[in-house]
Amino acid sequence: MRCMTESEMYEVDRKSAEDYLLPTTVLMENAGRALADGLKSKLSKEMRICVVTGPGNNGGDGYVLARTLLNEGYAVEVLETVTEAEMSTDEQLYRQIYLKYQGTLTKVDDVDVAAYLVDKDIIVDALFGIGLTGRVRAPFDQWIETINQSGKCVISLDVPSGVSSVAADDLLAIRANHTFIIEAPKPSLFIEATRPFYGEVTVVSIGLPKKELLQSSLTVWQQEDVKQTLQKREPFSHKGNYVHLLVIGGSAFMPGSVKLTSTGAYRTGAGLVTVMTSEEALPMLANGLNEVMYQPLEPEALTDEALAKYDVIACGMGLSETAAGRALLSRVLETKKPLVIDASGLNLLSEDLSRLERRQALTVLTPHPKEMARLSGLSVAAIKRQPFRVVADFAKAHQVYLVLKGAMTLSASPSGEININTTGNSGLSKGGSGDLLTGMVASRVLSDDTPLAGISNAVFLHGLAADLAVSDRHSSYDLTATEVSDYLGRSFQAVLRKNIQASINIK
Ligand SMILES: NC(=O)C1=CN([C@@H]2O[C@H](COP(=O)(O)OP(=O)(O)OC[C@H]3O[C@@H](n4cnc5c(N)ncnc54)[C@H](O)[C@@H]3O)[C@@H](O)[C@H]2O)[C@H](O)CC1
Ligand SMILES: [K+]
Repeated sequence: MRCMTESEMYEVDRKSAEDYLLPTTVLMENAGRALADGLKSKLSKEMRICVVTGPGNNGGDGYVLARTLLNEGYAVEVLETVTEAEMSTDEQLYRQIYLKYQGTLTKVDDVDVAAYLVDKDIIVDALFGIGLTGRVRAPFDQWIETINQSGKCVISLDVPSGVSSVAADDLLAIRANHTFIIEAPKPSLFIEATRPFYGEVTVVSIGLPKKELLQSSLTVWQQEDVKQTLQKREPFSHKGNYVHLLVIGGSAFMPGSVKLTSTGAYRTGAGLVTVMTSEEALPMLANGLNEVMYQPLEPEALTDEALAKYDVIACGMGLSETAAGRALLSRVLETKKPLVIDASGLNLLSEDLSRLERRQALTVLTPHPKEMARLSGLSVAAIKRQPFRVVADFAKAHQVYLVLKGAMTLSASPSGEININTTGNSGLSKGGSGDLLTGMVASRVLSDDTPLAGISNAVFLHGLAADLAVSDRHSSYDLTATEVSDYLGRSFQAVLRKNIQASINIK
């Protein structure tokens, strides 16, 4: 499923009208009716429904929805916040049609809005859609506050009014119980500050041309995408058909990190895993990691000749941030091998990013927001405010694949394409889960349809393993990364055998 920015959505609208000859009023009729159909699952004929309309086409959707429900015998009325003259042209038309159907209209200026809402069961928010710019201005802000304080069930159309295109730290928006989204979710659904306003979500189609929707560079990566892009394992294959991964990292005090990375790699389909680690870490590792081969940690051993047998290097987990670690990372960056860098490797890399420009092979960086802050020079708050832009800009500027880890992990390609992940839970917010993911990413990045698909598959399966663990015998409190790795088998089974996601699974 695609995610679309507000401007991309307006572009599809424009093309639908100009190239496909679809009148905008038809789209609004489709939108209002699709939204009404979706909403009906929440309604009964006994409920009193109030649709609050604003000045734009979101309000127009509200009039179509109100008329559709009225015509089917629901107890619905409209509360309007602007005069007819202040409404968009299409909204005016549907307001008139609503009146022809003998719909009831109340103007905000004629009532005490809080008192008016007291006997309503459902409030439908059609105040603002994707056309809002900046913070909601007076007098609309007071009605948003009144609706939020009403304690009623609030359903938003397209987006909760107030979240669109707004800097997250200055937010006044409808807190919806449920949002019915038109055609494609917008980025605000996946941003920490705006996600809570949406409540539950359902995406409805209004008949926009699919071909145009597919032009968006943002994709919500789902089960069917994993199924379609995952490399097939052939019956006559042998370990040489799958990647040989070299894991470089682990120090005396952090031996477990490379253990998790290696396990993640094997459990995600790697053919062979070799670990290059410090001698002090070796005894702790060899115990219990039967499938892995070992090499001493020596930068001089990293010649192109010696590395020829490896397909991918994963570097940085548990690596000491000392002169030795620094020398090692520099050498690894100079190799011509595809490379996944995580943890301490990212901190050392931040000291001189120009080394990325000199790389001659694919590079994947897997930072969490704090590591991303070091890499980009931005604050964590600035990254969280506009994660899509930060990720796309960095991936393009440095020509890397970038995985910004979080509740909604974003994976970007060097061309700025972004896949959004929606699996996973707070049980992953613990030491070790990143190490596990790095091995998984390294194991898939060269194997699936495209590097971005491989990376996104690893992120999806990692989160799904955590979700399955929590729905089985764990909770997000007790779950450890080792247990997440134990659930990777179930995660693959679920993806390959069952249809686990009919729509989108958004926390
Ligand atoms: N393809 C689609 O997705 C379709 C969506 N539809 C619906 O149309 C809205 C977008 O409509 P638009 O008229 O462009 O914008 P809004 O309804 O959000 O209203 C804009 C309106 O608000 C005023 N305004 C802007 N910023 C502020 C502010 N900070 N404070 C107060 N007022 C503000 C501005 O002047 C405008 O008058 C979309 O979300 C869908 O619901 C179509 O129905 C079908 C196609
Ligand atoms: K709305």
